[in-house]
Amino acid sequence: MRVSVRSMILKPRRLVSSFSRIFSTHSKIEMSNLEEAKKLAAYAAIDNHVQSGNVVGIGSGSTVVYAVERLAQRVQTEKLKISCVPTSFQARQLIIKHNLKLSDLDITPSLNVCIDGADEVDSNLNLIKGGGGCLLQEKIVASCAKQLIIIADFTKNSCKLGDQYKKGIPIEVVPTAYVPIKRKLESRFTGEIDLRMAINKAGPVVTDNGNFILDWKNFDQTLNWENVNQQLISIPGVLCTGLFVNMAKKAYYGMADGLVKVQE
Ligand SMILES: O=C[C@H](O)[C@H](O)[C@H](O)COP(=O)(O)O
Repeated sequence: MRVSVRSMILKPRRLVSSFSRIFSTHSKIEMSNLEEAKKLAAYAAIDNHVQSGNVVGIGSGSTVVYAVERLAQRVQTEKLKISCVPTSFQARQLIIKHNLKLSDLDITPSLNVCIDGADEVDSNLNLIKGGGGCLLQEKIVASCAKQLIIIADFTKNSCKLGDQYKKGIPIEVVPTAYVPIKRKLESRFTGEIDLRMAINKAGPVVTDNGNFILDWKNFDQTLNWENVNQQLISIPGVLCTGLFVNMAKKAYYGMADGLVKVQE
């Protein structure tokens, strides 16, 4: 288990100057604090961890949008040669939209780095992921990368999992097994287990892989997440959990004051 946490604050010079240019010429454009924070983190991580020749895993979610935007800028301006492996339908669409080279794990099974968001990060760099339903492919792609680098706004930086993120730990399950899995989880752990329901569609959320998601809410925050993850994935029908334990190398947080904090 990771015992030391080192934080540092980066002042991304290139970013500060490009932001001040944006705001001086478009002073009426207001980017929300959170969106600005996501962008800062994403740009800094791409600048620090991607170089020409790399195979890059592209995570999912709203923060990754900025990472792909920055990658596309660097491909244009620096003529970077990179291949991108998506972790979801959304990531694949982003790669295509920005004319980046699309790859997959058949073609490039070994990645230099995977850049991804998170719903919450604790002081040991354990993560909750899957708030957007993309956990399984994210975990597979991250496991093939030398480094998993997390990008997030400042609200994701917690001491313990569950401090701030209240939507629960996602668990991707085979649809036919969701009732027995829910019952097993309720008998073994405290908290509630909810089948994630879709919005604008009757019935449950169906993942990119055709599965259901159970969200485990109000869990005991003092649990050993490595053990819990092992227990969960040993239940037949559980395909993946949104607990990413001992996987992330660093987390970049865009802060409200325009700086970037790095946790490692
Ligand atoms: O299922 C979604 C993924 O795990 C995302 O990476 C995670 O939910 C964070 O997304 P966002 O960057 O939108 O906060």
